[in-house]
Amino acid sequence: MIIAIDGPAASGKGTLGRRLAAHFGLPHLDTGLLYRAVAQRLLAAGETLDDVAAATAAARELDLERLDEGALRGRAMGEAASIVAAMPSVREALIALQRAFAGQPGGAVLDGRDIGTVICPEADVKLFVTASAEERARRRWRELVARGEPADEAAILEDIRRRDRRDAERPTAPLAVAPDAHQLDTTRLDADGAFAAALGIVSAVVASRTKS
Ligand SMILES: Nc1ncnc2c1ncn2[C@@H]1O[C@H](COP(=O)(O)OP(=O)(O)OP(=O)(O)O)[C@@H](O)[C@H]1O
Ligand SMILES: Nc1ccn([C@@H]2O[C@H](COP(=O)(O)O)[C@@H](O)[C@H]2O)c(=O)n1
Repeated sequence: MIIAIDGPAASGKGTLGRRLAAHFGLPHLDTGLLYRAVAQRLLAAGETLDDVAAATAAARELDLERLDEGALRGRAMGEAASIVAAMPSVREALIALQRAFAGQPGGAVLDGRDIGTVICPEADVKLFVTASAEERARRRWRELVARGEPADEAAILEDIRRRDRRDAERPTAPLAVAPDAHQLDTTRLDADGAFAAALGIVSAVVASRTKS
């Protein structure tokens, strides 16, 4: 079974992806890490984020086994990732890797912005997870504070709005709801409530397939 989860920044895609993957015994890929890793490689090599050739070369060299999630998290890398993610050749270079992950025997859970629309249009279940921008900023602020990092909620909200705009307005693989996606607004749900709602959707799809 392939579960595709898309949605805007800090909507809880990764949290749901991890929990659904654990529940169904599937591997999980947070595809945002790929774009973050491309941006990190560019910056580490002293390149600028608008260098399409260098970004594409970095994307072609990515190795899923060598992604260091700890080093890729953080506000600055999210912003940088959204710049390289708007480059069609970078996206193209990352398609095969994501599809190979999704094609593992038994399936997988992938979360990102274009999983249900571009990477796995044939996914068994598609979730589009949202929450208000204010709630998402609050969640990210809480996360940073819990990690002992300095955080300004207003600046985080501004970042989130800018990143959402860039992701939704780019011409290639923009953040968009697939026509057959189930939308889940988690603004008023805690993490357990969001997981229960998502599990309900996935379980209903699985049950309907088993019957037919
Ligand atoms: N329903 C929820 N209620 C409250 N907090 C939540 C909920 N879901 C996730 N969180 C928390 O919100 C933060 C963002 O969640 P998460 O990292 O899963 O979002 P994301 O959509 O994967 O983010 P990104 O776009 O950066 O990859 C995390 O600190 C997570 O623990
Ligand atoms: N499938 C995807 C996943 C991510 N992006 C871009 O990467 C940025 C960082 O992603 P996070 O999920 O880690 O926040 C994001 O803002 C997108 O620009 C993407 O384009 N497609």
